[in-house]
Amino acid sequence: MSAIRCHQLSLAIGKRQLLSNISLELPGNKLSVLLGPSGSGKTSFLRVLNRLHDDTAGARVSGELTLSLSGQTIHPYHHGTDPVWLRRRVGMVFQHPNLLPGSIGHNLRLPVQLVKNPPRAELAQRIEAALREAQLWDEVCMRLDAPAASLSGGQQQRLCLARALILQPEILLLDEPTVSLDTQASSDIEALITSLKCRYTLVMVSHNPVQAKRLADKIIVFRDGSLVDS
Ligand SMILES: Nc1ncnc2c1ncn2[C@@H]1O[C@H](COP(=O)(O)OP(=O)(O)OP(=O)(O)O)[C@@H](O)[C@H]1O
Repeated sequence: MSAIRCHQLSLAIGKRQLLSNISLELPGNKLSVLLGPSGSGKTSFLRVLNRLHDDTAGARVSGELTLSLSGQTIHPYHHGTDPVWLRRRVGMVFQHPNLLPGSIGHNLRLPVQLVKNPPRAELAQRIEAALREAQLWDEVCMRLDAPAASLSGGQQQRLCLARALILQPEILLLDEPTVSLDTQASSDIEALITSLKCRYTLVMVSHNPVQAKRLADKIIVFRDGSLVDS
């Protein structure tokens, strides 16, 4: 079943056309990889999926986009769709770990507390579950109060993943999550991503065709803001 459908989806910022007439379907509970040269529109496409251009001056999205979320068909750009709700259901992990200043625990507590303020026991349970899912629990369970900045690059990226997972998304957008990592940390993240795809719909940007072939259930190729192949 398709989790993401677009028909003639376009994005312009000011006079610049970043995406032109993208029509595609991405399957649920699979990993779709977006490939293409630098500047071809891969990140722009990811950002359109959870309305991250809402605050960009001059940004205009046109065409149709529907997401299958919570058993419903959601139109992200319809007036009734709350972008905050949308971004909880469609989480994102960026190229470089973008952690909050403060402790490992703080990075996980804050997003949950912004949504609701659960009792301490529930919060602790959710933190442990997210860290286990991101395969980081064993490494950090004894030092949740340590600064997040004290983690290695690969651990920081897994903490970003845990921070996205703790909000219980259905779709996860991954923007080159291994780009800043060494070979071992990259292969740890790849294994983790593979383990997540049975529970989440994953859409990942990559520069690396070998990585895409290794991991992807579906490969989408962008060039100059258009689709080459799907
Ligand atoms: N806010 C913006 N305003 C104007 N142009 C932008 C904006 N953001 C991105 N662009 C341009 O849109 C084009 C596509 O950028 P995008 O980041 O989507 O490409 P990409 O394929 O993800 O590239 P990379 O692989 O290098 O990350 C680029 O030419 C970029 O300079």
